[in-house]
Amino acid sequence: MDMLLNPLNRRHRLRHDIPVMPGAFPMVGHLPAIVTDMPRLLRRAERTLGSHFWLDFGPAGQLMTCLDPDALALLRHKDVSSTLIAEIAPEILGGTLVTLNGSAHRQARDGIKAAFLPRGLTEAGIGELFAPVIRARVQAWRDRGEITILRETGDLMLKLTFYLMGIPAQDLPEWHRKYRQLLQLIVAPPVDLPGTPLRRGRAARDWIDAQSRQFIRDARAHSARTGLINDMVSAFDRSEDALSDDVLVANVRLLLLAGHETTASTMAWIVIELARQPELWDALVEEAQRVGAVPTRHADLAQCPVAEALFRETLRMHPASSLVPRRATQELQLGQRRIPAGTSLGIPLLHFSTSALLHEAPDQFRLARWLQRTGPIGPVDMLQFGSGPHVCIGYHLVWLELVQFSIALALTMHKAGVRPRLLSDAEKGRRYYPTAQPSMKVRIGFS
Ligand code: HEM
Repeated sequence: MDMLLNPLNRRHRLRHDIPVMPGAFPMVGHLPAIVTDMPRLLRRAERTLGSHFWLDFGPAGQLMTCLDPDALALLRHKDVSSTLIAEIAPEILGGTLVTLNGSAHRQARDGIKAAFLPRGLTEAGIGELFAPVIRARVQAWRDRGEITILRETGDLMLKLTFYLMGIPAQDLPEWHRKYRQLLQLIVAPPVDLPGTPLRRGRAARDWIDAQSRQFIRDARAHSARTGLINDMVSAFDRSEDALSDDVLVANVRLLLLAGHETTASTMAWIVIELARQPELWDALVEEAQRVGAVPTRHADLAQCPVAEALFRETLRMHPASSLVPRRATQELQLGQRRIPAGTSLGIPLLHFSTSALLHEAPDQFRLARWLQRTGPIGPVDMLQFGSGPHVCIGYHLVWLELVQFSIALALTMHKAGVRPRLLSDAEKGRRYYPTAQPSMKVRIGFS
């Protein structure tokens, strides 16, 4: 099938001397092709226009997209800001860490980052908290024998994220409902009337924020208790500059959003890859049997190199964050091009994740590239988590939960004498934006 581009828009145009990709539709621009076929769209643009071009993101406007690996350095550039993210999703991400810059960003990030480092996660007992939840879910899959994978991993990740926040089990159904309504804010038309997605989404956001405010109050009142929110609150209260609780509340909301679909998608791809590559499954089972139990602390992860390689290679082949938006605050030089101040930029992590300029045999799924490496993990190896001041706070958490998940899956299914099998086409219906994910319809059997 050809790409979803507008056949009536074929004119080649330049904007600031940089070519504009033809094929945009009125209102939605290139979004139909960006969402359903981003890798092919980027390749076509590179072939026909070169390494720098404009893509039209509909309501978010035109983003100058650059496929030269130099573009990765923009994530660390002092004259590049992330305020564009707040303009694209003001209702849901406005005021959160990911939209702040400079010292305001540093202060807000310093307040929560320690809780997400290996030590913070270990002290808060996150691995011990997650292991039984993951094991129970995987056992339920074994009993059912067949599942729709992304629906299941989405549900499991939401549960783990709520547990991480310390939400009591009896409140989970209500949080689930409010969270789904909150997500509607991403696509809600700007119609503020009773019953509209915008009105419902805002009400859900206010409900979630009010609950978070209560958690923060509780954490202060029982400061001897441990847990991630407690740790965040105490680090926040210790910081030198007084920050308002609004910053903390907005960032609790960001944590819910940032960790859910990204990790659920990666988890689903892990199962799909294990199902379609029997030798991967065999290697994982061998490791799981050797370690014998689901690891719970970061220090234990070194004993699971296959599961770690699986997490890294799956994310390299299927990066969940396909493109990060930025804005040039000053005029910039990017390769041979001058980029005027104020330009909106799109940094396509998805392209760099499988670029031949950065990886050997980029289209091949190879655990060996991780298992045989001798050097430490560098920025290019984890570019799927971004880079620079906004690099993902959840990196160590994702690493822990995906290794826990892989080992739990291998132990449970192997004990029952079954393995994962792909029951439908995993390539059909993939989405690439705003989060990249397999189709909701992909089914996995255990037999
Ligand atoms: C496979 C899973 C994940 C992927 C691929 C991923 C990817 C990313 C990327 C690319 C960024 C940088 C965004 C930018 O520069 O504009 C980011 C930022 C962030 N991520 Fe993740 N993420 C994942 C999971 C998580 C989890 C589990 C959490 C926490 C529960 C989390 C929390 C955050 C936060 C708070 C930021 C903003 C950091 C800042 O602006 O300083 N992420 N993530």
